[in-house]
Amino acid sequence: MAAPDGRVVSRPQRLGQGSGRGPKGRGACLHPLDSLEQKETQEQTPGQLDMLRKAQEFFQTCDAEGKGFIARKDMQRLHKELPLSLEELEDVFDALDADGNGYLTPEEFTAGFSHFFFRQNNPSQEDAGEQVAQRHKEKVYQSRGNEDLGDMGEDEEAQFQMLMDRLGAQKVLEEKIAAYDEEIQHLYEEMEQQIKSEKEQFLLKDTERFQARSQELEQKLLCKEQELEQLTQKQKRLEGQCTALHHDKHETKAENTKLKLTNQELARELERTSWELQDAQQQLESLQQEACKLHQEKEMEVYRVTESLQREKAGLLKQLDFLRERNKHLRDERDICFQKNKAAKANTAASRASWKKRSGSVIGKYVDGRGILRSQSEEEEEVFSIPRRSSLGLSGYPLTEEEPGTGEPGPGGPYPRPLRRIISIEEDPLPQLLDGGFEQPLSKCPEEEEVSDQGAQGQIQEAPPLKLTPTSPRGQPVGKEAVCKEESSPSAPDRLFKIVFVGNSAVGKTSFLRRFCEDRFSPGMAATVGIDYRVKTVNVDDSQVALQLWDTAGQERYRCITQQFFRKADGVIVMYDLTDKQSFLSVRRWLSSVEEAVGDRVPVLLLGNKLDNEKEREVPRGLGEQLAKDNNLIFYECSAYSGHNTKESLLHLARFLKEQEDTVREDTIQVGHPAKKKSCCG
Ligand SMILES: Nc1nc2c(ncn2[C@@H]2O[C@H](COP(=O)(O)OP(=O)(O)OP(=O)(O)O)[C@@H](O)[C@H]2O)c(=O)[nH]1
Ligand SMILES: [Ca+2]
Ligand SMILES: [Mg+2]
Repeated sequence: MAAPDGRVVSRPQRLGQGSGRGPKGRGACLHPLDSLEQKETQEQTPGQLDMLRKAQEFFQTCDAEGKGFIARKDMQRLHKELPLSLEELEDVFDALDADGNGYLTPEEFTAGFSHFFFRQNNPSQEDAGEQVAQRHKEKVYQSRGNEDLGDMGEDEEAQFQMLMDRLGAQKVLEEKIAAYDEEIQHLYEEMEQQIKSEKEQFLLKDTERFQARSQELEQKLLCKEQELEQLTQKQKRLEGQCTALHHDKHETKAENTKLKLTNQELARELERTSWELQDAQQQLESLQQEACKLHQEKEMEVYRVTESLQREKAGLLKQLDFLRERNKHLRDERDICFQKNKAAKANTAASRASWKKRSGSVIGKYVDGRGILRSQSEEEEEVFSIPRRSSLGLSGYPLTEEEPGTGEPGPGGPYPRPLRRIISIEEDPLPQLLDGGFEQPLSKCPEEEEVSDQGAQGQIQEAPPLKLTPTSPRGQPVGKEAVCKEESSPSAPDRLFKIVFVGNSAVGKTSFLRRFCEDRFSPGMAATVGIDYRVKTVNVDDSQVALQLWDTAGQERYRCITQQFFRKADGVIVMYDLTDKQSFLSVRRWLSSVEEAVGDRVPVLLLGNKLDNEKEREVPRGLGEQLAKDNNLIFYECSAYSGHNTKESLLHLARFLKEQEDTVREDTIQVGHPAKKKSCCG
């Protein structure tokens, strides 16, 4: 390769370029170089080496195509460059082609050169190519003079140079070298240019990259700055909020303190109020208990009063019986007197006149001019013109009782009219008894002794028939029916309920009560006049309940009296006769008059009586049930005649009343929970 200074060092690669193309191939090409090196290391002198190198360079000049060998043609091409004719060149070629195969290998070339060169130095060492060299010498060197040849031994290089010059190769070589140099220069320049441009490009790229990077960084910086700005604003805002919150906190703290104080105050107040409330509750409780006690006391008083009344009634009945007895006695006396007078009348007219003067007896005013006793019934007829016979109950003693069916006045004598009065459910019937102490044992009252003996048995204490049976041949006086003794019940009743009995006339109210109280049925009862009552103690769930049963008159004219009794009633019984459609139709009217008086606060028991008389039934059971359901009533079908459902129905009502009262009591104890009316038919 040519160094920048223009010196040709070596071109070994050129030797290999023609591998495979020459007759000996690659091995033939490399061999000269190897041998050259071997020679260099073995015996070659520097001058010889230099010459070899130059020979090689010359070889390469000839082998322009780099085939690794020189053909005859290649040699002929040198004709233009070398000052040799074609023939001369042919001769040189032939001389060098030692094996005569038409190709000059580098070895042959170099060897030929060496031979030529060294033969000149040592003429004794002539070989087979001597002729060729000789010819060549003659033709080439003869023209240059013999003096030049003598110098070769002294300076090999100079000799070679001379040879080359003679051959004209020097010029070619120089030209080649110059061309190489130029080429190299050119390459250098190109390279430099390239390096420069690359450098520039690199710089440009670098600058661009740098610029892009810096722009990017600037962008980022801007972003960061904006972010920072935002953050700063945010911080400012937060600081502001913080300040506000701080301020708020202070305010809240102050408020909190105030609220705490208020809270404490309120707590104290609450405590005080709760204490007051507790006090009030205690007071209320005690008041309620007191009220309850008062209520019970009142009830018991009412019961006692009723009881006393009953006793009085019993006493009066006894008096009545006594009076009847006396009356009978008087009648007997009168009869005797009459008989006597009759006998005397037959004897003397004067004695007849004397009888007329004795007629003004105690019961005289009840005897009419014809000597017939005027019955109370007759008086009633005058007042009310009732078709049915009447009994008075407590509303008065009947002045007479008709014999059933006869319609004639009974033998019972006239009774004192002052006994006749109507007792209100509200009035105090016997204040004198209360004043005088009704606690007085009944045994002290001779007429009541037997009454007090009556004992009650079982759940419902039945009143056995009075020992002091009425003397009236017309059966029991109505007043007596009301005597239903509960005095000697095992324990005093816990509570008392007033029950008012209503319904059309003749539905069987009185009969029902009689069945209930006495377990008896008397056909052909007299219609009730005004009002009557009975007291019966029944056992309801282990407590004694006294029932004050008010028997009202169903007849239209007593309605106004009946109405007054509803107000104090705890319960009402509405009765219809299931064999009488009209009595059922009147039930609604009875219900509305009850509601008119007391609203819906009292429970009502609806009774369909005369169930025993199924043949004549006019009111189907379903109708009664429906009516009861519609009006929230307790409903029973019963029979005073057979006693069916008499006790059951009244016990149902009594239990209901008791439970209702219990609920009311419980509710009143629990403040703020008003009592509700219970459903009856549940
Ligand atoms: N078959 C039958 N007859 C009865 C029954 N209950 C009452 N009676 C008869 O019906 C009639 C009227 O009976 P009372 O008990 O006087 O009727 P009341 O409802 O009291 O009538 P007033 O007092 O006028 O309102 C009497 O003749 C009784 O014998 C019963 O259950 N069955
Ligand atoms: Ca050859
Ligand atoms: Mg009656």
